[in-house]
Amino acid sequence: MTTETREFQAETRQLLQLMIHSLYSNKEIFLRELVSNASDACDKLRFLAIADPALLGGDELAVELVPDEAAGTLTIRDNGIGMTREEVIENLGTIARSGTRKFLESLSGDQKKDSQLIGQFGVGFYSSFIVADKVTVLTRRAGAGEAVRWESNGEGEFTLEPSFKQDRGTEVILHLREEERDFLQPWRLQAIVRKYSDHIGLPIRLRNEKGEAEALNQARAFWTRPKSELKDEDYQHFYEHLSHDHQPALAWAHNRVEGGSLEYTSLLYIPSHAPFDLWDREQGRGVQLYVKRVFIMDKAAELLPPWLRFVRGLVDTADLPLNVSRELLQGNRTVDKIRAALVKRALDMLEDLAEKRPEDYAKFWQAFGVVLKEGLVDDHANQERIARLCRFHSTLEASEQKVSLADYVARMPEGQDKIYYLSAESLAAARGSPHLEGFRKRGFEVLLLSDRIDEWVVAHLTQFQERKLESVARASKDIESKIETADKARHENEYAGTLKRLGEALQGRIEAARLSVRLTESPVCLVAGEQALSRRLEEILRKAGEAVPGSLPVLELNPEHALVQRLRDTADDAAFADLAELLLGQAVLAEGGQLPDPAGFVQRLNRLLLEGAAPSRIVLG
Ligand SMILES: Nc1ncnc2c1ncn2[C@@H]1O[C@H](COP(=O)(O)OP(=O)(O)OP(=O)(O)O)[C@@H](O)[C@H]1O
Repeated sequence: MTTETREFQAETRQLLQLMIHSLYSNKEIFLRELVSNASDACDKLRFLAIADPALLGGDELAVELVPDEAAGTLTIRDNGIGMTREEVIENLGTIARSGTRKFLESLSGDQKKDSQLIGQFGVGFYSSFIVADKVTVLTRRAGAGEAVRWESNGEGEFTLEPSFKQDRGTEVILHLREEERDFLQPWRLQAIVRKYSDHIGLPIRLRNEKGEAEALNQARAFWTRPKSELKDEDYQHFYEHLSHDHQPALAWAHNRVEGGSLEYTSLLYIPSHAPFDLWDREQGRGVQLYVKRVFIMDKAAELLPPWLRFVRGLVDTADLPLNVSRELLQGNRTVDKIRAALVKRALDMLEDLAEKRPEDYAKFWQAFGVVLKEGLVDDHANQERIARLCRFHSTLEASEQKVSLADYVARMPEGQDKIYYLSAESLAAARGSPHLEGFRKRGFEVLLLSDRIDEWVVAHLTQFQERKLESVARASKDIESKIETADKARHENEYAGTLKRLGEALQGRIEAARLSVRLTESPVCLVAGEQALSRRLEEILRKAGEAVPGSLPVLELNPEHALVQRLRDTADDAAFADLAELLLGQAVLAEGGQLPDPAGFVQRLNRLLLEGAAPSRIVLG
């Protein structure tokens, strides 16, 4: 027989070092990881056996723990799918699993937290080395004749050799370190299995020296148990098993639907924090799908829309065939009905959380709010419910996103009939925007939007509770009538000539110049024409490489500002043009924009500064 020695891939080696030397505070988790792998292997076999029943034979699928006091070994044995030689190499050795690096990057140095990360990133098997100084894996793939034996002391190399195994499946033999022999005690094993693995749907047994087997768990699929029997901590344990997330879920919903046109059980969870790939809309999402208790697939994307991709959980239905494939899920009417029902359940769950536990809801919003907002754009039928769940910054609440549209509407003062918002590059830019001045003065709250998705949100969500949403950065007769001042007529008279000159001086760069009612402190601002795209949306589209029609902005002047008055009183055309350029430039800068000619702007600014400092002594040139 040929024994081959191979090296672990570098990152795997690093990980092993870490396991062995630092993760000793929570050693027992190795058993949870290995039992979970064994149970997954049985699920996989059960699934393959749908198409090829011969694979399963007559055996009952089960996991067994076999302590051997004399040899000092603990064996975790399953009659699941097993592995081929290639699979052994790929899964237990040389190839960097994408999770490994991310795991290493996420380590905090805090042992307790770090040990909780194991499993979340798919590094479960290696946790064997926390308690073992040598691990032997003997495995035979279902349907294959030959078995493989893998062995390592976790130090840098592993060996592989062909072997014999009577039955299909995998045995992981842990040669326990001297000081870890405690894990051979039946009571200890039983306690750990009860703690972490009780919800696993297949039997986990302890086989003693005399060959007798004792059941350690309930062996009933968790979600088939009646709600009344399940405690919060049971749900949390199951969540951990299902999601590999070791932080508790924020909320869950467990429902059974029977007797109607559909028959299914669903168990949905809201996690408390975002996974690293949340931003990717295409990344595997969705819940697990079971058909009559048989595991069919993970991440069945068809069962939840992309804007609910943070939801974890499962659906078990009797209404789909066992051999259903991903392709068959698409456009399937049963699936569509289940998805619509799950969306409702998820919204119910979020509404309940928002109402009863606002602090937890705030955590949810912080982690997943931007994703949920995609629903406003994607799902017209549920738009009103989703809008109710949204939380925003506003001029009254600028530190945290916690203003709901309902709160906003409820405190609208007399005379306000629209929901005002300002959309900007960043929260800081929104907060400091000159556009807000007049609204602040009038006591009108303005929502401050700075997430990228927000421009699409306001393009789709045009009203809430019959109040229109309106941008404060847009020319609007309505806004003018709301915040206009008593001096309007006088100002229009005084500035008629200035506005005309300004339009000429800045020709081709602004659509028009006009007096502003929204400014009280700043001299100028830019607004979008009444019919144009919003200025920020134009910017986003341009950056994305879209051809944008390119409408010109309207320059608004604050007639009460000294610089604007100075402009009005400047007779000299060249000086007027200089000042006009400066005002346009600062309006662009104030909204976080970029100047086409920054050097020219600086020169003009310097001229003006020097002129202001000592007008009589400086000769401008
Ligand atoms: N008992 C087993 N039977 C068959 N395959 C196994 C068994 N244990 C592990 N494997 C294979 O080895 C792979 C790596 O296992 P490991 O525990 O390191 O990560 P994982 O199970 O993929 O991730 P996680 O621990 O997050 O579930 C598994 O995905 C599986 O393909």
